[in-house]
Amino acid sequence: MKTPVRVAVTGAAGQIGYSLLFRIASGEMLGKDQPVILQMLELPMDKAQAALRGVMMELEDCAFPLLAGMVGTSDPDVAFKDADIALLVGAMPRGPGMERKDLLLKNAEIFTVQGRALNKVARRDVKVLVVGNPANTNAYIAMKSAPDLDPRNFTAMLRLDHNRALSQLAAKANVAVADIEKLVVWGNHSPTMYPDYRFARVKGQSLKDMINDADWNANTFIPVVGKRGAAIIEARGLSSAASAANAAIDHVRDWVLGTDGKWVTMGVPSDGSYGIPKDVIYGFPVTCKDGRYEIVQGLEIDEFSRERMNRTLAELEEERAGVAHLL
Ligand SMILES: NC(=O)c1ccc[n+]([C@@H]2O[C@H](COP(=O)([O-])OP(=O)(O)OC[C@H]3O[C@@H](n4cnc5c(N)ncnc54)[C@H](O)[C@@H]3O)[C@@H](O)[C@H]2O)c1
Ligand SMILES: O=C(O)C[C@H](O)C(=O)O
Repeated sequence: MKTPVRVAVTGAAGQIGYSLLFRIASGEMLGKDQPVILQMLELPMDKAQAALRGVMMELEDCAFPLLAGMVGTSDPDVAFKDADIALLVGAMPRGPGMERKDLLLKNAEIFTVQGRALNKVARRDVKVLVVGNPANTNAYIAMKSAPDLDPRNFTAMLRLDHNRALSQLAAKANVAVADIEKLVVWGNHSPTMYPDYRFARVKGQSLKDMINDADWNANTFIPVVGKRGAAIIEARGLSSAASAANAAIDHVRDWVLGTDGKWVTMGVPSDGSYGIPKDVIYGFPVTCKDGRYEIVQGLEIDEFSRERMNRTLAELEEERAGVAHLL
C-alpha cells in the first residue's frame, strides 16, 4: 500500500467541492492505487461548517477504499498542514452580468491568508492549483504570500478553457476530442484568453488546415470559448461546477502523473517565455513529467497571436496592479 497523499481542498462544501471530493476519494485524480487524506477547509460560519459535516458524512457513506482519512476545519493552518496538494477552490463565484475580475477585491484576501498558511505549514513541494476566480491573479497573490515556497508550486486553472476549446474544435472538424493534440490557451482565465489551434494536429494532420476558416476562428471560436463561463451562468443561474471539478482533476492528475509528451494548458508563473514578464501567471502550453511541468518552447507567434497574447497580458497586469497594495 502506498503512503497516503494529503490533499487540501478549500470551499469544500461549495458546488465545485461537491463534484470534486468524491472523485478524488475514488482515485480519479491520483490513481486507483493511491490512498488519499482529504483536508477540507470551509468558512467558520455555522451554516458552512454544518454543510461540510454533511459532505464528510456522505464521503464516509461511500466507503471509498482509498480514503485513508479526513479532516474538516475552518483553520487554514490545519487544512494545509503537510499538504502535498492544495486545491484552492473556496471563493465567491460571479453571478449574471459580472466579469471574473469584479471578484478580485472580494476574493483577494482569501489568497493572502491561504498563501501565508501554505508557506507556514504545507510540504515544501506542495502542488497548488487555484480555481477560485479570478484564478490567475489569485494564484499570483498566493504565490507572493508564500515567499519560502518555490513559485513553480503555484498554478491557476486554465484546463477548463482548454477542455472547452477541445470540444468546440472536435465538433467543428468532426473529429474525436481524444485525437486532438497540441492545443494552447494563452493568458488569463477571462474573456481575453486566446485559445490557439495553429499547432494542433489530428492523427498527424494540421487541424488548422482541416478547419481552414479564419473568420470562424476570430468571430466564433475564440469568443465562444472565452465567454463559455458566462453562457453557463446565464443558462444555469450558477457558475460551472462539474466541468470545473473535472478540469481540476485533469490538471492535477497530469501534473502529478505526467502527460507522456502531450501538451496541456496550465496557468503558471512566467519564466519570461514568449515575452511574458516573469512571474505573471499566464496560460502556457506545458508538458509534465516526474511531477514537474515544462513550458513548450519555440512556437512561432504571428502578428494576430501576438496581439491577442498582449491583450490578455495587459488585463493580467491591470489585475496585478489592482492588488499590489495587498502584497
Ligand atoms: N478557474 C475556473 O475555471 C473556475 C471554474 C468554475 C468556478 N470557478 C470559481 O471557483 C470558485 C468556487 O465556485 P463554486 O461554484 O464552488 O462556489 P460556491 O459558492 O458554491 O462554493 C464556494 C465555497 O467556498 C467557501 N469559502 C468561501 N471563502 C472561503 C474561505 N476563505 N475559506 C474556505 N472556504 C471558503 C464558501 O463557504 C462556499 O462553500 C468561484 O470563485 C468560481 O468563480 C473557477
Ligand atoms: O465563469 C465563471 O465565472 C466560472 C468559471 O470561471 C467558468 O469559466 O465557468
